[in-house]
Amino acid sequence: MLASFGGPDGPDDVLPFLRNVTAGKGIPDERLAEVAEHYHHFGGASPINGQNLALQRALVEELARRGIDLPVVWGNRNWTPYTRDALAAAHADGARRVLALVTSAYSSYSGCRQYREDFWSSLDAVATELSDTEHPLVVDKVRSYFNHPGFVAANVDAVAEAYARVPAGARVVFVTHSIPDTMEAASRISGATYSEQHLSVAEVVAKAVAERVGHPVEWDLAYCSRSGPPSQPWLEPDVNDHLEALAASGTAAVVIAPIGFISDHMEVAFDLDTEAMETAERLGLAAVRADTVGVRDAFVSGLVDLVLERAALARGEDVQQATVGSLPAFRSVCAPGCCRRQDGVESGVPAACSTDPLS
Ligand SMILES: CC1=C(CCC(=O)O)c2cc3nc(cc4[nH]c(cc5[nH]c(cc1n2)c(C)c5CCC(=O)O)c(CCC(=O)O)c4C)C(CCC(=O)O)=C3C
Ligand SMILES: [Fe+2]
Repeated sequence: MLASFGGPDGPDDVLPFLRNVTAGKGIPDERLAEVAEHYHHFGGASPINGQNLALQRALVEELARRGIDLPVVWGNRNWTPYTRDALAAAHADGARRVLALVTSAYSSYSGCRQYREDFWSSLDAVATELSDTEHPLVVDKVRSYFNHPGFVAANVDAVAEAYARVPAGARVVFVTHSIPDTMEAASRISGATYSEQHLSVAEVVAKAVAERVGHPVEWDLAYCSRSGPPSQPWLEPDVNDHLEALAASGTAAVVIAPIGFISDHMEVAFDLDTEAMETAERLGLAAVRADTVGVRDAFVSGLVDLVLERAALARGEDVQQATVGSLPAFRSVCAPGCCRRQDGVESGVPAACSTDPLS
């Protein structure tokens, strides 16, 4: 099951979608109105659904190419097709065990536990529908794959291609989605915080690109898409502020590399391609945005490797978990307390793929 965020398919979907995403999250109304405008700017439809369909198709093709007979369903947390419908369809098709592949490469509440909570509540919904007292399927999860060779290799190619299109001496500005400082702190339990996971990827990618171009490549990590009230600290610097600082200190060219996103969804289309590009233009900075990994062969093939790795682990086999960089492979069965929204605060909401669903 390709498990994703979901996004509106047309103007009428925008507000109900945003209400799904922000239910109980304390996002100010002004921010909601602003984000609704981002969607309406693109005709009310998010690019994310088409991209997930393309990824689903690419996974099906790669599995077929390897002679593996495995159906792939697609389910979202926040919009149709919903996870519960994907699981119900898989169940009706005879599946009793589903392996989830989340479209988020990094581990934090937003990219890990929030998906696992959705799996659990969706399993509850399928059970209710079937009048079962227990979950009629098991959902397992592929580990966070930010440090898997396939994801990293596809990012190296994308950044090297972009680097070839900017004036010499460009800096690489790696970008990811900002999260609240409290969520960052709570992500440490997986072995390294959300920002440390990105720094590890950025370091490996920058080094590989430097080898290809034959000289050192300077780089930084910046953040986009902050929401929440101004009083709440989120990871910084914001990419626009960072471009200002770089221009002020004499940088003339940048590659903006969105390593935090696996495809060109709204944060990339609006926050980077529209907003950050305008900032760069205003500052006279030459800027090129590197591709997201999308359906690049190295990425898709790496995802299938991860699926096979998880299946081998489930069979109790001794598997080599491939990684790049200094961090170890993250767990595919989460430890108690993994990736809470905030340290020390239990959600009271059970989550799948954990040794303690209620922790
Ligand atoms: C870390 C992270 C990822 C990357 C990992 C992953 O990919 O999962 C991500 C992805 C995405 N976020 C998305 C959209 C939104 N995220 C919001 C709000 C929030 N995101 C957060 C974090 C993340 N979000 C957080 C901490 C909030 C505050 C609310 C809360 O504490 O939960 C809001 C509310 C309005 C706003 O304030 O922006 C929207 C509309 C879309 C769909 C885009 C499309 O339609 O193409 C995608 C892929
Ligand atoms: Fe988000």
